[in-house]
Amino acid sequence: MATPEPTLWLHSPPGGPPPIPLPPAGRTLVLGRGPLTRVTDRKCSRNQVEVCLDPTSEVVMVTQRGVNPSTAGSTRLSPGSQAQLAVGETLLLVNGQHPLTLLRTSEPPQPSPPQGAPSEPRKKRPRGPEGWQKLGSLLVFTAPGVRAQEKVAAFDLDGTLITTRSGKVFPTSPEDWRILFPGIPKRLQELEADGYKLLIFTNQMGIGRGRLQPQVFQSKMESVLETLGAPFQVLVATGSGIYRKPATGMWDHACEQANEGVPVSLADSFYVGDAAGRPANWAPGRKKDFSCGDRLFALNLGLRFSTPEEFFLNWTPSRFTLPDFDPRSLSPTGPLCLPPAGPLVGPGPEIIVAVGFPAAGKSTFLQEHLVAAGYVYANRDTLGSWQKCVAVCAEALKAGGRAVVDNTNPDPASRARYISCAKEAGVPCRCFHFTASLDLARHNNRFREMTGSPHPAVSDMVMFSYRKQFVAPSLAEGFSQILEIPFRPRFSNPRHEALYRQFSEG
Ligand SMILES: Nc1ncnc2c1ncn2[C@@H]1O[C@H](COP(=O)(O)OP(=O)(O)OP(=O)(O)O)[C@@H](O)[C@H]1O
Repeated sequence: MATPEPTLWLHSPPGGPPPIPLPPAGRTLVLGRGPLTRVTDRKCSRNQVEVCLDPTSEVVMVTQRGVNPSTAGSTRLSPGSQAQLAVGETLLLVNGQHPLTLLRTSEPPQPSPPQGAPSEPRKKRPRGPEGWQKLGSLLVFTAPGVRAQEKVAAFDLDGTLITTRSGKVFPTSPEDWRILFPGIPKRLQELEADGYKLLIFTNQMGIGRGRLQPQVFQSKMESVLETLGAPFQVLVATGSGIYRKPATGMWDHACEQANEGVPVSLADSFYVGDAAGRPANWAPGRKKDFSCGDRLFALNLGLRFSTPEEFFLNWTPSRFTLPDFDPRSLSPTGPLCLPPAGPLVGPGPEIIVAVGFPAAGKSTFLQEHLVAAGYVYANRDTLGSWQKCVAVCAEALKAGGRAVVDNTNPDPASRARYISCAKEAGVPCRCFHFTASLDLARHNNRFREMTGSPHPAVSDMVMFSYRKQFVAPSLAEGFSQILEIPFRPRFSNPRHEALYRQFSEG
């Protein structure tokens, strides 16, 4: 017998309605208060959200129609707004409640027993496996005895629960650790007894870079947990994508995939970490925090945050500073270029040379404004060399067209090749200078990586080398005009905007 085609289902935790199948692509499913969802909450409209599988992109879009907020995955919606819902993600129908998780199966997922059913005990969504699980660049450890809870007590590991025995910044061996403060195990055990789920979120880039054997880290982690004497679930980001704090992928996984379908209350949960942006001498003789990553992780999530000293020793909150670059404050409004009169598209044949950091937004802008207007596109990453870029430009001019060169072109030497090419053809050469700062470009680079772009991530070394080589373009080089292009954030997808507006670097 042929296996039935996999179908998408919205699956609710135990006590909820039977699984709800999504209609075929292009057809809209209306969800809200009513028998289908068994939601009786008056805050939930009868037409709270519309869910539709896009026939071309195969993406499930959720549109909020009700007044009170729905949440698709990690995106909080507002009336009329939309977000994607990926397989494995949860739609919270209203006010963070009434979860429905999108699953793809060929059989309907097992329906949950009705609430209060007398014959069967209340079953939760199957518990995840105990022990270690590897999910791409995420490692998850679930200790025996970990239970799903609505409130979460979450901790960073190094510098928060443990420190080095040697007193060095980095451990000198797998045994080089001790519990940071003597009272920590007792406090954790009390939290567990008080109904908190205990979580650790730790960045361990060394694993992804091959400097730390996963097995060595795992066995150290298990020894630490044994000493702490409380059941923890541990999430480990071994690489640099969406899971690396301050990005919130580990939290999303813990709440949406690893809590047996029980929704987590942000308001009743908290996070403790030592990367808190405290300046030198925040307490007598204390060094400046190496980063602000833990505080930003909590800030991105809207979680209460404390440092280990504040939480375990009751010290008064210390001073701190957030990074200068704040993705929440980038303005989407303003002129496309400076001077505003441009023009972006020239009146006749020409070459336009881009200048700007990697990930400054050059390709996005040039594709939208110039390539769409008929400019031939030359890019070293795709063509392989600057000589080929020059050849593509010369060819375009020969055919009476115009060309745009999308490279970083940091110095006069890299730009001169195109200026001479234009001169030889007797046409002007203009420069578009993308003025995004180093911090903004690094943020875009992280964003590009987190949104699964095929563009390879750019290393910090490449970013710094651009900064070192950079010489501001000038008319004296032979340009007929230099336009500045300020970065204006724009999004077609609210989910991307929510991700973009989060701090991505500690
Ligand atoms: N106006 C914008 N608003 C929001 N995000 C943007 C905008 N422009 C670019 N981005 C995002 O920033 C990232 C980098 O953009 P893009 O690839 O266009 O930069 P680039 O300067 O061409 O990079 P490279 O030189 O490395 O090729 C991408 O993820 C892109 O989606």
